[in-house]
Amino acid sequence: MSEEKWPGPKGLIPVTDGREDDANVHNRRYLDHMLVEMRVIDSVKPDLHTKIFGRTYDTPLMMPAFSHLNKVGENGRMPMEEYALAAKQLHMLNWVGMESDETFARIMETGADTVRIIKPFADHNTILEQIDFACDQGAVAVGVDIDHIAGKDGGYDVVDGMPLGPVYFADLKEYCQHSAVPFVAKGVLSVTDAVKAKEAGCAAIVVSHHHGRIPCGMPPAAMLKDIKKALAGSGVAIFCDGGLASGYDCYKTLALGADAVSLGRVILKPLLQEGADGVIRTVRQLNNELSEMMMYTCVPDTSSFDDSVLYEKQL
Ligand SMILES: Cc1cc2nc3c(=O)[nH]c(=O)nc-3n(C[C@H](O)[C@H](O)[C@H](O)COP(=O)(O)O)c2cc1C
Repeated sequence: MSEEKWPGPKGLIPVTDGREDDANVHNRRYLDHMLVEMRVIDSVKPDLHTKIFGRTYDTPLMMPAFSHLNKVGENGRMPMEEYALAAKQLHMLNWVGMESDETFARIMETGADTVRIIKPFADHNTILEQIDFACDQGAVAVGVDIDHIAGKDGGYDVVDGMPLGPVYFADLKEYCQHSAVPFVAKGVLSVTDAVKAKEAGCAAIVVSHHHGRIPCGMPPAAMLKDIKKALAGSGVAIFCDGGLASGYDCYKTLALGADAVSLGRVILKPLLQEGADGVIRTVRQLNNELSEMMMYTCVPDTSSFDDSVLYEKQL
């Protein structure tokens, strides 16, 4: 696999090594093996507007929860502010990952509707404080990336000197009750966790393995059908990410059951090279590809996806 798709300096930005235990490899393979039948009679140019957390956005594509992109560009802005500006201009939902309250406040100043994802810190007070800060700043939703627990040494991970820890069901329940805005469990890759997140009171889950944190992980999109069935009628929104590199990948993930999808490394290179302009160009391209595929399959709007158009090619 070419590094072109997963750009960035090794160490800072995860780069797939192409080994069989790298979940990114299986993810790519799964998406590539999903083929689509054609339904063009009665098809029209689709409407991409999508309701997320009760607000209507121009697309079901969302910005990623990125972190650690702190290098300020010549214009004085950090990459996380740049893609927030792109989100605002494209009228799409913005997400951010681990960052200080100060950085989060700067991102909110862009005016982009933003979801804050907080690390599963061992110190739960930090989580509660960051939830409160996000709510005060006007975040649309908050959440925890529950899949970032294990480190490579077999213990709890430590990020920027901050120890991470377990997220028990009772913790998740507390965060949901504590938050003044909808709470999201990011990093669900099983029906078991999806049901626990629902029972804890989460308003949404992100079906994801966080760019392949878990070795040998199932492709997130492959888990969607079962998770959707398990959460049917609950009102819990199901989002998904994982190696979406084109609007066609986004289409397949939406057809498989995601209510909206998160972009990730597909915007990293244009973001780091060109800032907001590069992100805007990339997202427009992805929206066009999504729209094209919806036209080929007679899907008039984002609430009308149908997985019966998909066929899994023999692996
Ligand atoms: C540089 C970088 C930083 C990230 N930081 C976070 C983070 O702080 N919190 C989080 O939940 N996910 C974080 N992620 C994971 C993304 O939100 C997303 O789940 C992941 O990249 C999967 O999408 P992709 O395969 O399309 O890249 C980060 C990803 C990258 C590439």
